[in-house]
Amino acid sequence: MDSARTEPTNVCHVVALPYPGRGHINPMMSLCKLLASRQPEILITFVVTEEWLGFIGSEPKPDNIRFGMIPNVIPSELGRAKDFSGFLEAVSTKTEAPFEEFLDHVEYPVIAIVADTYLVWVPGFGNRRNIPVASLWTMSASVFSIFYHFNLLEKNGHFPVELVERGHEIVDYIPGLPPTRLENIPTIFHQTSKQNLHRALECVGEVSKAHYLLFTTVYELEAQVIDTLHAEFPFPVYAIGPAIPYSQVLNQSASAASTTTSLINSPNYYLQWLDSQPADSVLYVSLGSFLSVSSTQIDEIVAGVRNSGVRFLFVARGEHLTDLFKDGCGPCGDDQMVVPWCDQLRVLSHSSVGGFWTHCGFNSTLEALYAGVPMLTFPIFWDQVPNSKQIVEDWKVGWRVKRETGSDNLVSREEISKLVKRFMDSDTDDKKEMRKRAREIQEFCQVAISEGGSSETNLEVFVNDIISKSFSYKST
Ligand SMILES: O=c1ccn([C@@H]2O[C@H](COP(=O)(O)OP(=O)(O)O[C@H]3O[C@H](CO)[C@@H](O)[C@H](O)[C@H]3O)[C@@H](O)[C@H]2O)c(=O)[nH]1
Repeated sequence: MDSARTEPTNVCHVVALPYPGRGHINPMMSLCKLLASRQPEILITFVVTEEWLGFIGSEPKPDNIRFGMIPNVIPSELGRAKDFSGFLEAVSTKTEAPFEEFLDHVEYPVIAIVADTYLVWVPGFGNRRNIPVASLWTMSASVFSIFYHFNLLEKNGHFPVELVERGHEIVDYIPGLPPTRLENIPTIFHQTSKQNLHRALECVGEVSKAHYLLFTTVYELEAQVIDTLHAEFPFPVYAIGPAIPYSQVLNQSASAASTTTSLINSPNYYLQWLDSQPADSVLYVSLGSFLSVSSTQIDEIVAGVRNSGVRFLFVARGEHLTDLFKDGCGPCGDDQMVVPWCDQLRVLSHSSVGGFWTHCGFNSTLEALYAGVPMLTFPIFWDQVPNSKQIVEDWKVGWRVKRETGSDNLVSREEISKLVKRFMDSDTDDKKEMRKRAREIQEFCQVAISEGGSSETNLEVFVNDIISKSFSYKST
């Protein structure tokens, strides 16, 4: 534990336990930073595996957040996509014992555990140890509601179901959820193996043993769903999002990184490259941080984007993608940039970026909404398909790359090239309308995090609640 820090005297010690994956660790850390900045007497111990500590241990964080570590009891992050079920199973069954051991040795009593909902054992553990648990759901509230109301799918004859024949049937009975086609519910409902589905349902079921349910979404994005969940749970349900690192972006100007070093040697060279591009002209392409699409489809995407003639910033991760960009990372001519990884929120917030090709991970979705950037959606699995539906049909800030949701059909380079060109043409009425909607949503995301806004208020109430309960607990 990196405890050589100035620690608050009147310690309200919160332990944060993220699910070990980038799309879960990032929003948990964003939430912790918000909590830590709100109350200096809060001390947060952010517990990760040794491997994850190696990945994130040097990232900047406030003094009242410190890392705690458990051994590498789960398969390595590098290659976890090869056996997703095995990974989920190991996280569910192997992390409790080392965490308990860790907790037995922390120096301050713990007033609350904030844990990812996918850590199935935590609510029961909290009850046994008499520690309140806040369950953090890092996907959309709508996806939570679909899992939570799984019995309604069964009752309406929509589970199990043959998608090819019935994918276009409408699901209009999940409380608060706008009507959605069956093919747009999370992909694990359609998979032949039901192991992951059972695990996910178990995780959502365990939430009833928690004391709070926190969403990384913004209330105004999914108000009806959140209202109905609010009415169904006996404890507080708070949307505190977007749980993304917006304060870091607000606090640093994009090109402040380096103005004197040569472009490629600067850590944020791609931001400087963006500075030299016309407003709204660049398509940012990221195919996701975890699961990838087939090599053949990647070939088509890269060729299609290149042939479109549109300026782009491409995140090339994974062997196949890296091979396709033979010249390696860096600028390719004046109007193309390839990077191995980037500060995504800062990229999306840059005025030169006018579109985002996304796999629809929920953090990426929130980041694009916050930055007001229209999206081309290319979902791969789990919640990404319903996220794409929300982006395109409910919020109207994006277009689908595949016309057939969830189909395995290859999208050709010709189709992609045409689509990308049309999508990045800011003169069309469609694009103007989408930009307008994107700006409206951007505005209400910003209102939500401003003083008196929904997320800001929810955070305040949540923090005060856990602190006041800890005092009443200490005094009894
Ligand atoms: O070059 C990059 C690429 C990504 N990111 C960040 O990595 C995170 C990726 O998160 P997300 O967009 O949610 O994608 P995944 O990592 O694929 O997220 C997993 O977790 C999400 C939240 O539970 C789910 O919505 C997804 O389906 C699941 O795959 C985001 O914060 C990005 O800003 C970067 O900072 N730089």
